[in-house]
Amino acid sequence: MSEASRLPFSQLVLASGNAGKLAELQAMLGNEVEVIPQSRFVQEEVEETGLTFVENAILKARHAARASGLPALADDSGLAVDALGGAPGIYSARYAGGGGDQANNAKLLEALQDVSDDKRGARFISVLVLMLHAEDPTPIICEGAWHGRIMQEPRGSQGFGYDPLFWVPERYCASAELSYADKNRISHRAKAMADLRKRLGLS
Ligand SMILES: O=c1nc[nH]c2c1ncn2[C@H]1C[C@H](O)[C@@H](COP(=O)(O)OP(=O)(O)OP(=O)(O)O)O1
Ligand SMILES: [Mg+2]
Repeated sequence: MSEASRLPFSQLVLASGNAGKLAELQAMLGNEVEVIPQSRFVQEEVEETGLTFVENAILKARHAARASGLPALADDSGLAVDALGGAPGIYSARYAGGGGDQANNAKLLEALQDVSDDKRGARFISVLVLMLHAEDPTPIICEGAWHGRIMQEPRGSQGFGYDPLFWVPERYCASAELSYADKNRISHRAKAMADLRKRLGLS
């Protein structure tokens, strides 16, 4: 019996408008299920009004499930920096007020300009939420964290978001210097996905 046939669905909508995330999630799930980006059903993104990653991931998954009539998987993620009391956290995508990844990275470097290397600890968080339909009262919620450090300047060109500033101690390089496959083995998102696969009986 193939692994895919153990899932209670054969198609899954990815509730994200972030191309980097979509590619990573597709790579992690593509063998098990047909993965469809939510843009095929809806252009508007839901407002992320939650105060936690969990709440925002549920809002996103519900929105995509409602628009598509299919099960939906959402990721709400972000960077929590020790020296900033966990900021930008759930506000990571909006840190520089909607100016995108480059503006966010520039603002982060500025916020940490007087902070020494030993105090630049940070972690990426990913919360994955799977909802079988928009009214699903028992969403599956999985979380992964990835510990590292914020560098003094950007390095690398892979990945997205804060990857150029995130030092990966287990590889001795920036996250944006990792191969795509390697990031997908060790990242916060990979850890959350490993948990989800277990919960779904996939591994
Ligand atoms: O692996 C990662 N490598 C680098 N940066 C990352 C990563 N994972 C999350 N991040 C950053 C990007 C963004 O600043 C925020 C996520 O915000 P978040 O709202 O979850 O995603 P998003 O708005 O980009 O797309 P969407 O909400 O449609 O899924 O954290
Ligand atoms: Mg977002």
